[in-house]
Amino acid sequence: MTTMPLPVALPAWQHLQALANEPPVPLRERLAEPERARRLTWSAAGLTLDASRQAIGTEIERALLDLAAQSQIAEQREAMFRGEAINTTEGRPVLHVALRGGEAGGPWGNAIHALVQRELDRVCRFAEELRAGTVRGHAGDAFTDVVNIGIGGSDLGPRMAADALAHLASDAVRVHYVSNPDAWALWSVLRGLDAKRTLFIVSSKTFTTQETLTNAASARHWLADQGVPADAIARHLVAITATPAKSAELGYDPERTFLFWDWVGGRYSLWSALGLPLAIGIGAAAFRELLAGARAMDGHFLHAPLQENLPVRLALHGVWNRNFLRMPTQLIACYASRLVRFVPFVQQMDMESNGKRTHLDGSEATVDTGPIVWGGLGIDGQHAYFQLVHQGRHALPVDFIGVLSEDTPLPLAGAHHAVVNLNLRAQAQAMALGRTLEETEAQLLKDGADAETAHALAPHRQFPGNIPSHLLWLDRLDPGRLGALIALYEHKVFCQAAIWRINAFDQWGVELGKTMAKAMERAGG
Ligand SMILES: O=P(O)(O)OC[C@H]1O[C@](O)(CO)[C@@H](O)[C@@H]1O
Repeated sequence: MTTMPLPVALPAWQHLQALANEPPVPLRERLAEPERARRLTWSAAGLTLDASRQAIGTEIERALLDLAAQSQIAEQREAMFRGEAINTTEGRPVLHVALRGGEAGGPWGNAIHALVQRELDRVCRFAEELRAGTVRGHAGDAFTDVVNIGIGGSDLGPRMAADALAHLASDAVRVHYVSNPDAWALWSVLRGLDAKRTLFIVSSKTFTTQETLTNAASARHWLADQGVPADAIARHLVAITATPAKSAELGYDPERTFLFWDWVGGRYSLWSALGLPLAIGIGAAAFRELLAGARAMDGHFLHAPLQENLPVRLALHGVWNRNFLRMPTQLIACYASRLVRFVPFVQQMDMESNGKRTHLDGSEATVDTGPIVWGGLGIDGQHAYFQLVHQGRHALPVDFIGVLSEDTPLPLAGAHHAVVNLNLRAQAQAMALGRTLEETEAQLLKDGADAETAHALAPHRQFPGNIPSHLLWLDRLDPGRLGALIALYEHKVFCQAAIWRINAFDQWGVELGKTMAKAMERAGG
């Protein structure tokens, strides 16, 4: 498949280019099409995607599906699930999908299944023992605090999921996350903790990451400083890594070392032992539900026809917006406050995967690749950067993510929920429809402005509209739906890389800065 033609050579790409050169149909017109919402809404694994506000009609849709077929998305997907070395620059398979639990018999084979199950069972057992207070510190105290030290993919996934599932968090054990090597980041967590009752998890695929090793060394000094005897420090440490020889060299007990493998990319590693801090926080059963939700999305991705395949549709609409409507960013607006860290997580997953400028065959990219992913909580965004979205001069698409049910035990939770989801719907509609100059002037007159004022103000208060969006609804914000949501974005990123003919699974772009920092350190700073 590395010999496949580049995207611009595909007939569907050229067809899409021709369609993009035609005068655009306003979203107002499109939204007036009968049955449009029904035709462009699909559900899977507790998630519903409403794509009716995308700037697509049936011809564009057909051409996008042709592009999916001509790009051999299905074949590339199967190659990934079979464990072929699709990460060609590192000569590795990409098998985070094998980590989602389930029965033997997956396309990656039973040997991998057995390896994964063994480690998953170890992780779950350890998490439960720690929660039950049977894993103890050197002086026999149950642990009350766990500090995960890791950065990038060794931090963002479990931290994001811990927030999203905060309603399940243990009262007995608090889990903290420290990524930044600035001293304050670690100190601001440690200053409230009792060393006798604190366990550090050092999460690093490579165990060479300077930031993580700096924090880990500092944590060990803190333990010693707080009176933990030198020969007992290892009882307060856990390592999670794909390079156990390195962690062992640094004194981490192999019994307290949890493994993942080089065929799991850091930003795709939440499903592996790297999920231990999350499993401690929410419990092993909920962690397994998260895996099951991702597995349900994998099944959908593998078997649903491309036309109604959620990851494929998200990817195709993204390609239309990025490559043909020339929109360089992707805004994600989450309307459930527990999804507060979802955007930073997707930002790494998408931008570190698809922020590439070289095709698989080594030639320079001939098409725009991964977008700039940004955003945050939608309601807060409305009072901050949505001004630019509505009236600024950047054309950009939006993914609105909402939750259909509310289970917060607050007397007025239902009223909160209504406000939140009403705003989500109103924003999507306002962005799609906009408001013309004439409508604005008429509205101002209706509101009592005199003719001169209405005429003067209307240009400032009109909205161009035609901002394409997805509405993505989770039935509930529970571990299963969260797992499905994450897997959906993972597979979307995969499909886009498949179309752009780039490798989503290396990250050479982060190397040069690291090398230079090391060289500067050697040269004395
Ligand atoms: O888990 P590690 O090896 O410490 O790496 C942390 C992060 O650093 C990166 O390599 C980027 O520098 C990410 O890909 C990774 O998630």
